[in-house]
Formats: sequence, structure tokens, C-alpha cells
Amino acid sequence: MEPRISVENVSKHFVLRHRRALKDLAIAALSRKEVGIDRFCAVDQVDFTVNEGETVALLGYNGSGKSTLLKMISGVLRPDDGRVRTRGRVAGLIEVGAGFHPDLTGRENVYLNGAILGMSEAQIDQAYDDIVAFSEIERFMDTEVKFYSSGMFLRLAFSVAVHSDPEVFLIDEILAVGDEPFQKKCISRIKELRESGRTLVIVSHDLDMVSKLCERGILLDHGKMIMDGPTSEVVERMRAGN
Ligand SMILES: Nc1ncnc2c1ncn2[C@@H]1O[C@H](COP(=O)(O)OP(=O)(O)OP(=O)(O)O)[C@@H](O)[C@H]1O
Repeated sequence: MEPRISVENVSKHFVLRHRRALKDLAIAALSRKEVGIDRFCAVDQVDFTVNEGETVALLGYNGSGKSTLLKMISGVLRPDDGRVRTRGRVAGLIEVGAGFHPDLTGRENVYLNGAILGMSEAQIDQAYDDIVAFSEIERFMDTEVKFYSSGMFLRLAFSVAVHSDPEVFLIDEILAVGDEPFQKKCISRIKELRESGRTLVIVSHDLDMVSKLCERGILLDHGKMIMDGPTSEVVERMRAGN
């Protein structure tokens, strides 16, 4: 069977803009040199596939390219080189508040977010009460989400995402903004998704949590994939600092 996710030789560059003094800019202009522009490679020729039912942790120190890679898998960012393909319904919890419109209420955003995740209006109508119950923020459903705290965003976003019944679930660090009881609830829901054979890719610095949730770990270092193996072994290497 075709993989759920294939990341084929993917690279992403960013341009770093440095602020320079006017004098430096004038000298550079006179000598026709470009200043203040520095291209660097955040993700460097990364190549792997994820099969149905696999649970993968993207690991690495700060700035190693994990979020950039996850954004390319979710389709929020495009690679500069290479190709990313996914198969099936993908739900991504990538950034707090992403996929929500600040001037709409929680209720309206459930419909907006559900539609973005591929649910029909009838499916959202049917799931609405369960979505709200899981989020535990009934009182605030008619409030505009610009007044929500980051934890409230997480509650609603996570709840809509799991009710959209994703085949591929992508989660970036976002659980960290939830309080402990809600985090526990999310983790047990993620475990249920895993038991039902869904594909998961998680970015987190919580190495104990990912060791429990994911069988496979992919380690990034300065944008390069330097290890792909059982999560326990990847975590051990990270903790050993090599
Ligand atoms: N839009 C952007 N413009 C310029 N540089 C960016 C942009 N997004 C990310 N970067 C840079 O790309 C590199 C990789 O960032 P990324 O967020 O993917 O790392 P990460 O491994 O998720 O880090 P962390 O663990 O700190 O969340 C960093 O150096 C970051 O500054």
C-alpha cells in the first residue's frame, strides 16, 4: 500500500534579513554588494516515508527544522526543493489559533475549522455537541475567539480536529499550552487514534511523552535528518547529547 506521507528530498530555505547601519548600506550600494540578505537552509534534503498506522516523533534541538518540516507536511508551507505527498484526510494542530478567524465566535469557528478539515455542514451539525463537550468551554462558544486564551484555542482546535476523524494527525508542541487535565485527555484521545490505526506525526520536546506515544523517531540537526529509528534509541541519543 502507498505510504500515508512521503517526504521526498525536501529542502526549505529562508532569507535572514539583518539590520545594518545606513553607512554600511551606503558603502554596499556604492560597491554594488548585496547586504543584509543571508539565505539559510532550515530543512536540508530530508527524505522518508510514513506508512499507515505509524506513529512518528520529529525530534531535535531548537531551530533544527522540526516545525518547518511539519508545516510542509501539512501543506501550510511549500518546499523549495523536493516534494511532499500525503494520502487521506490530514488534520494539523500546528500553531495556536491557526485556522480560526478572530472576529468569529467559537461556534462559528467550529464550522469554519471543520470545513477546512473537510467536514460537511451536516457532519459538523452532528458532531457539534460532542466537540463542545470535549472542549469544556461551553460558556464561551458565543464569544469571539479574539478574546480566547491560548489554552481555549487549543481546546477547541484539538476537539474539532479529532472529531474530523483524520487519517493523518499532525501535532506541533501545541499541547503544551493546555492545562494538565486537558493534556491528559488529549493524550488519551491520541492513544485511541493510534489504536485505531491512524497515522501520527508529533513534534515535541517532551521526550517522555513522545516515547510513550510514538514508536518511531526522526532526529533533525541543523535541518538534516541524522537518525531514523525506534523512539527510545533516538531519545537516548539526544539525552547523551550526540
Ligand atoms: N518564516 C521564517 N523566516 C525565516 N526563518 C525562519 C522562518 N521559520 C523558521 N525559520 C528558521 O528556521 C529554523 C528552523 O525553525 P523551526 O521552527 O523549524 O525549528 P524547530 O526545530 O521547530 O525549533 P523549536 O524546537 O525551537 O521549535 C530556525 O532557525 C528558524 O529561525
